[in-house]
Amino acid sequence: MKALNANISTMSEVSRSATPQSDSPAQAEVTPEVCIRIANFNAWYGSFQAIHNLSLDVPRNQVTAFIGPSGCGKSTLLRWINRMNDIVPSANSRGTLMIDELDVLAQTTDVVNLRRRVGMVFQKPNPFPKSIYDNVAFGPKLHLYLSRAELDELVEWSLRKAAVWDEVKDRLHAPALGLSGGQQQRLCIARAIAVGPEVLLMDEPCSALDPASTLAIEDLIYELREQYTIVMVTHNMQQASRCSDRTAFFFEGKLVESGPTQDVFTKPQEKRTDDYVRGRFG
Ligand SMILES: Nc1ncnc2c1ncn2[C@@H]1O[C@H](COP(=O)(O)OP(=O)(O)OP(=O)(O)O)[C@@H](O)[C@H]1O
Repeated sequence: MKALNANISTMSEVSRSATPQSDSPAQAEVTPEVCIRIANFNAWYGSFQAIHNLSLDVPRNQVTAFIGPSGCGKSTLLRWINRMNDIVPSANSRGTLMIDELDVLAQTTDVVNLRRRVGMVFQKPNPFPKSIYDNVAFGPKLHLYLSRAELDELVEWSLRKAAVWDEVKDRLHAPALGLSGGQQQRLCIARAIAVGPEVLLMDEPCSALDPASTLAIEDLIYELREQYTIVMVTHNMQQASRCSDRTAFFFEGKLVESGPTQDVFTKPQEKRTDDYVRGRFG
């Protein structure tokens, strides 16, 4: 537990010095440290090419939003970052996809270890049919050798981090499926961070939630970026502008442009981006 938290705080300190804190000219020149490097990346389902020669650097400890019309390849790219597409028999890819020094696509990459480093939160909250406590303890029990007291501490730490502790602390052994949708999604975030990932992938994490729960998750996403690199797929332009630092706009399997969210929304370089963020299509 201590080692886990020590790693997390070290990562956070490294990133704070690397991440621009304002738009002032002096600080705007600081180049954020790259966490995920994607270069000349192509992906297929059978003979259908879903992603074409895509290159993108995802900075550490920032929220990067993937936006674009339905079918443009956002989820496909997201799911290659932790090799979720391995379970799709027709899925194939070629190119470079690195998380720090780890070659994600290499045959020799240990996928279990990769998924520990790269957690995922899905569109619909998907807690296990177990207790709240057991949902969060599940991953640590598999990956970490902790005493009962350490496990209790980690479960509490994760639930606090995911901003759901106060709501569940008196019913930790109640079924997770008895929670509201918004609470379930925060529980899923707690479950994802309990194993100490560096990266969190979120595939439309608020699309099944009511407006109040959506705002709670957006606040949480914005806070979590201090410790995690977050990549989020969203169809909600307001959400992208509210809680992402950078935005990448995809169209028909290609990256049209990416940059600071404010720039992509207020002074996009490409007409297609402008049309999309203004709701003219998609
Ligand atoms: N398992 C699959 N088998 C075959 N084709 C697929 C599969 N998953 C996705 N595709 C196709 O790949 C393309 C990209 O899909 P993807 O889900 O990545 O798009 P998306 O931008 O995330 O869309 P949405 O916003 O609707 O979720 C689409 O044409 C889709 O039909």
